[in-house]
Amino acid sequence: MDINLVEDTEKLSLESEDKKITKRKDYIDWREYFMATAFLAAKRSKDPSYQVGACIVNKENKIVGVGYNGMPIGCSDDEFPWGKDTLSKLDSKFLYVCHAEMNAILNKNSADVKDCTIYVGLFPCNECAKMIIQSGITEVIYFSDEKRHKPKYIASKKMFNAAGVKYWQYIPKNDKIEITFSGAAWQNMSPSK
Ligand SMILES: Nc1ccn([C@H]2C[C@H](O)[C@@H](COP(=O)(O)O)O2)c(=O)n1
Ligand SMILES: [Zn+2]
Repeated sequence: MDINLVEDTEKLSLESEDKKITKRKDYIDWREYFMATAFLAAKRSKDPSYQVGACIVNKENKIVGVGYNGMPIGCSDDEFPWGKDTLSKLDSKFLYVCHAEMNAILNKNSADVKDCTIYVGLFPCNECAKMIIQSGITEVIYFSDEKRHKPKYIASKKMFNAAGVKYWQYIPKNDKIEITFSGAAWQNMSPSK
């Protein structure tokens, strides 16, 4: 057989094989991606009792701000207090910690966060609720509402209801989203290879 004909036949069969290839099915959906981003950010928190992350997303599914609870810039994580039930109120973390939502709003990489959605690990407190409303965010998707009985959190809902900010609880499809550097499908390309 003519060599060109063999090559052409091989090419054709490869092309038809290619047509059978479909997209991956086990990719994470947008909501999982944004809530997981909030959870990943929370891993940066130094707070021993609660690590909270927040992720702000615009109408085009673009992330425009991420934050986690932590001390303000210039206030050392090692020097400022992390305790709650301290003898002096001045030594309690409550006076100092910036909440995840506040940091995500202030860290925004867009002109504003109007009509955006905020994904957050813990329902926003009253102070963050005020900031969410004033910044124009219109939807809050939270993971846990475990502090719902506290006045602060009841106040948040009162404000969200009055301001027309929608809020609802995220129920994960998968309890676990794993990131394994060494197990990547393309690991042959990793720097150690
Ligand atoms: N929506 C929230 C709720 C709480 N936080 C932060 C603030 C503290 O660092 C910690 C909660 O401390 P707790 O007062 O419950 O011991 O989590 C936040 O960033 N966003
Ligand atoms: Zn807050």
